[in-house]
Amino acid sequence: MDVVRVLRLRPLDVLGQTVQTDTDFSLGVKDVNGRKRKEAPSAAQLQAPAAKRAAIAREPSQEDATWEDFAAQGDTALHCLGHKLSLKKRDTAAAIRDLTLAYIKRLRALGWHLHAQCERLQAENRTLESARRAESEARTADKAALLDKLACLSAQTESLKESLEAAETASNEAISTKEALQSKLLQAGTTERDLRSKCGLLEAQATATASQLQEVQQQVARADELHQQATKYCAQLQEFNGRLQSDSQAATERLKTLQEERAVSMEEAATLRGTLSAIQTQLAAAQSAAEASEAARQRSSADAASLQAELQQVRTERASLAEALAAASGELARYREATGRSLETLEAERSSAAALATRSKAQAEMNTGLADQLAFAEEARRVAEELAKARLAECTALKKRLAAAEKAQTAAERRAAEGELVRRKLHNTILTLKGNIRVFCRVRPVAADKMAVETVKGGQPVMLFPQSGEVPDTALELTALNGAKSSFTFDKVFGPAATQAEVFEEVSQLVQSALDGYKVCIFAYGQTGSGKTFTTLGMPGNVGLIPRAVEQLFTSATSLEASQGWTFQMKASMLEVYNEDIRDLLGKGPPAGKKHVVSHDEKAGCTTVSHLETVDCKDPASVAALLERAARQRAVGATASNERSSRSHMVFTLSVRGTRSSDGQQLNGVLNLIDLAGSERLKASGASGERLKETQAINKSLSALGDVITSLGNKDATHIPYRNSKLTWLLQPCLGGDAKMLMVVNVAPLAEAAAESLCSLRFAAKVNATHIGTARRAVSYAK
Ligand SMILES: Nc1ncnc2c1ncn2[C@@H]1O[C@H](COP(=O)(O)OP(=O)(O)OP(=O)(O)O)[C@@H](O)[C@H]1O
Repeated sequence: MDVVRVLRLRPLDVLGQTVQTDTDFSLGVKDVNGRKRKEAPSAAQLQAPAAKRAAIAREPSQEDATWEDFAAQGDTALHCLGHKLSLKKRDTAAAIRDLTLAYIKRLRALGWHLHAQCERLQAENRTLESARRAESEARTADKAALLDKLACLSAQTESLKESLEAAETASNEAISTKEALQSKLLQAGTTERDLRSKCGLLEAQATATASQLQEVQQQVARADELHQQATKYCAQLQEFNGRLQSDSQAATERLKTLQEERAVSMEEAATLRGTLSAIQTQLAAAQSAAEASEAARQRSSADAASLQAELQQVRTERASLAEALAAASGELARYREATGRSLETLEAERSSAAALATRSKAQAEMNTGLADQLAFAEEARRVAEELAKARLAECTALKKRLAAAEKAQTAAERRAAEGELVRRKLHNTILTLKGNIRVFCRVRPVAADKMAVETVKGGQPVMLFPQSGEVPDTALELTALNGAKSSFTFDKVFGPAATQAEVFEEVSQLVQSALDGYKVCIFAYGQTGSGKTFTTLGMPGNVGLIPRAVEQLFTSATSLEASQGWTFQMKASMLEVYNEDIRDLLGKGPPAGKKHVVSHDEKAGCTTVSHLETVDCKDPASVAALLERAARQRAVGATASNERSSRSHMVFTLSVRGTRSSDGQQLNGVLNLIDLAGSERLKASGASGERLKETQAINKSLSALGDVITSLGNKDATHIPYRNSKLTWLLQPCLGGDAKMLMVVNVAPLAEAAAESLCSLRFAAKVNATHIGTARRAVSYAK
């Protein structure tokens, strides 16, 4: 009776990423002897509607326990991941299955939980990022608008200030002009008043002078009258004097006559003495009258002279008065003229003052307007400043929010990274559970531009890629020429359209393990022309696994050197195993008559091939140069009838030695990438002679490889037949429990290649069914 242990992990669609391919858990069947064999998928599995299966793969059902249920029981992610199944020999299969299923449920719940967390974090991250971007854009726009507004307001304020200053200057000038004019006006008013008072005085003077003049004229008239009277009097006096003189002369003559007569009269004097005395008395009276007349004449003359002098004086006075009058009149005229001019100036100044007053008023109004505008501008500036302050505060708040968002983003990223770490651990745990051998299948296109697979009789495609309900891209169905169908499930199936990058993405984690101190072996298996060399080496512009792996290792090493103080040393060697002989693809090979000998130092954990060239590699370019060198060497070894790439196994080895200075930790990883020789069967190859020998050697080494892998999966095996071929002997340390292995089985979707493809797929399925123990890192510490 067979005791059947069924261990199938449903794909943990935990993070919606490519882990599904690694999470498939193949069916392991053990018979009573404990030997494991592959169980074919059940009919129900294959017939389950694809949609339903896909739905199962995507999300948990309601019956499934959630991680919160486990967490409520005190379970933690790390505890869950680090949990080891404690299976006891006496455990029944059902118990083991229940235990395993329970653990798988926990893992699945953890996976969903992490997936949900990751999605939430990513969504949060996206929201935060978009919010941050929107805020940053809004902030930038606001800032720009504010700056524009501020610049505009500043310009306005500046122009307003300038116009205000100009207006103020103009206003000040106007005010000073006005003040000057006002003072001039005041002066002019004072002058006018002075002039008016002077005019009044002059007019009064003129009036007084005129009245004086009139008086003088009257006096002159009187004096003229007096003069005329005096002249008349003088004339009368002169007439009287003349008469007196004629009287005197007549008197003298008379005297004479009288004297004569006196004589006569003396005679008669005597007689006449009496007469004489009378006459003398008369004469004395006449003489006193004459004297009185003379005195009167003299007085009249003196009067006339004084009148004359007075007249002269009056005349002089009148002349001086006339002069004074003329001067006063001239002055008056001048004053009048000046007053007239002043009045004109006054008028002009009055009108200019009025104009200035109007201008000043307008200016004042303008000033008021400008002041209003300035006040408005000031207010606007204040508002703008307040707005700017508010915006600044908003900016600061936004910055804070941005910083918080960035912090949250960093935290989210960190959590995502932690999640990724957990996912990787989970992934590694699953790999550990599954064992360290994985199998990928790659179907090449019919031609570079033809992705459709060929069909066999009845139009049935040679290969179909059913989307399994468990994990997509893991199933392959091959239809042989006779219509027989065979189904296979691998860790990953790449269709004809899969790119080199997509294939490498699945392999990259395994490659990374070499840097972590693991021994890694990647085989490309398949019949001639199935795409092994394309997968491992690729072609210029579309490189394969080796160049991509080297690039990744160097990039990661550089990052670890920079961040964690590691130093890495990488050495590469390339050889081919042809007809069970090793040939160095980089060096000259062993001396004549000698062969390359493989030896293993189990203590040191290293393998050496005698006379093999090992090259220090500093960068991916140096490895690319090595690959070119190897390709040239391989071409030299090829002949028209013997294509070496098909007939030999090519082994590329990159040893990675890492040292951490801080604690002296050393890691010794190895990455082997092997392009195996074509796997076609001897019978099908129809080879003979040398080709038959080659084919036999290839088949021997390939079957030895299969045997080693099968033995490794057999816990009860006491011997692993490494020595059965050069290839397995060479790769011994990299095969088995300590190492991580990947086999990429290459198949061509051609109808004529269906039989060979079936063989390759069966070989790969056998490898896939093998469970190899946990890989170990080669870690040591410097003494
Ligand atoms: N995935 C692919 N996409 C495009 N072309 C491919 C792919 N796989 C293989 N080819 C092409 O198919 C041809 C055969 O491929 P390749 O030489 O890699 O096969 P092989 O298995 O290495 O053969 P051999 O055993 O003779 O070395 C080549 O021209 C290669 O470019």
